[in-house]
Amino acid sequence: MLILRNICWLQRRWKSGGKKRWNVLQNKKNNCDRALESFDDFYGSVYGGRWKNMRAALLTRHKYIAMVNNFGDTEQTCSMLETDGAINMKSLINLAQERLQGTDPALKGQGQNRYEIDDKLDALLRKQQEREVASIYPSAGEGGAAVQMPQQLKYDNVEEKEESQTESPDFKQSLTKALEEDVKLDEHRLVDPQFGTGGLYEYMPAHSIKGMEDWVAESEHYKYYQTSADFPLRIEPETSFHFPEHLALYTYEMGNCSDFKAPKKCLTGVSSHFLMDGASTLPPLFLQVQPGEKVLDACASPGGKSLLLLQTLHLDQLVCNDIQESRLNRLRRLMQEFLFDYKQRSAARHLIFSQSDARNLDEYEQYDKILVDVPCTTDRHVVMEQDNNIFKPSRIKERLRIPELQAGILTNCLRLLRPGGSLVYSTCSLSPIQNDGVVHMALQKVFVEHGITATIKDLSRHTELFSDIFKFEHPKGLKYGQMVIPYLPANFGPMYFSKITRNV
Ligand SMILES: C[S@@+](CC[C@H](N)C(=O)[O-])C[C@H]1O[C@@H](n2cnc3c(N)ncnc32)[C@H](O)[C@@H]1O
Repeated sequence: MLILRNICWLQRRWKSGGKKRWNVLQNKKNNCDRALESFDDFYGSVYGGRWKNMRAALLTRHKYIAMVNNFGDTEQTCSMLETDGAINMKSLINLAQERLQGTDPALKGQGQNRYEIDDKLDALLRKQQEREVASIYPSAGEGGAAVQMPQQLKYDNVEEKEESQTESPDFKQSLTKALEEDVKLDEHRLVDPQFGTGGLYEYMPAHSIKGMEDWVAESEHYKYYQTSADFPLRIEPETSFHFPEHLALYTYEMGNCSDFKAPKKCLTGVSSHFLMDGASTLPPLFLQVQPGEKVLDACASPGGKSLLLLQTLHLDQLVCNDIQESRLNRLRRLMQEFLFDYKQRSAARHLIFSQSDARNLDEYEQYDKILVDVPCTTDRHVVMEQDNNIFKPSRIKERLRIPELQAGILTNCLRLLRPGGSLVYSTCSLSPIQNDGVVHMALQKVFVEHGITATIKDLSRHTELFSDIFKFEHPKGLKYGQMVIPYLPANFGPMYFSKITRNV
């Protein structure tokens, strides 16, 4: 605990520099302190003993994945990333698929065991290392055994690589500790009945707490959202999941915190790859966009998820919407940086930019798929960055109204879907209110006000495929979605996502 506390302390001092030290000396609270205090109160009560590991991960630099730009020098970029030891996510998913087939009672005997899969992963990594040695020292030939390998290439397996990370001893200790404690907690997991079975899934709008915001404690505040619910609800397993054929996402294996090289300029003038939090790839991936579909990204800026949708090469039309002009301009710049046919695409209306409040969009029943990546408390940002921090005292009302804004956006997006169409709702918050709570509120509202019913798609069987890459929250703690939780050995997220299909 002491080590973890020291890490948090050092990380935050390092981030916020001299100003923070002065604040600390004066014993003054800054926005990050406020955010942490609020999370300690609220998430401590939701996640119990597991919160301290999530907290440590939130306060530590997060992990990226690299998305290869299909409009650049794709093959060179892939080999550059592989040479550096990164693994194509698709290979990891194929391995997981083989493993799951081996353990699924229905398919027992047809698959392979965990050790065989681990051997395959080792072989995959070794092959990539050999390829790099061969590219640096061509005379060494396949294997290059007699050559002195560069430091970065020495590792033959994950444990050795972890040992040699450049992170501080404190970081390594806390990483090991996180792994050990997580195993213990997984074994003795207690699902809080309040969150596990219903309780906080029932809310009322924030105007009912008007005037009380300043004195109601964070965890107390949310009790005021509770109300009764009555709407037809169907939850059914998602039948299939296909990783898009043309999409190349690269990651380092769990426990490996290596950095990716910065993007390069390709021959076509665009950037070679885009770095993003790996968990952000899941909402657009689970949208499962099909060729010819019309898609809306309702809260699109700065644009990482929109870019991923375009990299699948599946879309007929993508509408990128955001309420803020400056952020929409940022998204335009991103698209110009990555799409060599940006101008033609926009002129042909395959890519459309729209600046609206997503609650007011009125192209009802027009979209096959919608990504609803709403504004939220951005939990990782608010504990690390003072600027643009929603925990600034003057923004308290705005913060407490976030669930209402999210529910308004999601409700309207359900109306924008054609019957039979699907959306993925997502946040980068650990708050059950902003996650399952908002899904519940929106399903109720859209039924009561517009007679629309929907089906929740249970993605848990498919998120299993990603469990070598991400740490997922136990599905029992969630009712309508899945969530990647911050975890030191795989420090992605948080990212909650729920897939909803509008009933015909
Ligand atoms: C979490 S960010 C979206 C991140 C983006 N999907 C990505 O992957 O880069 C939320 C965005 O929603 C926008 N936003 C906030 N309120 C909105 C509203 N009422 N309608 C549409 N966009 C909104 C914000 O300007 C912000 O850019």
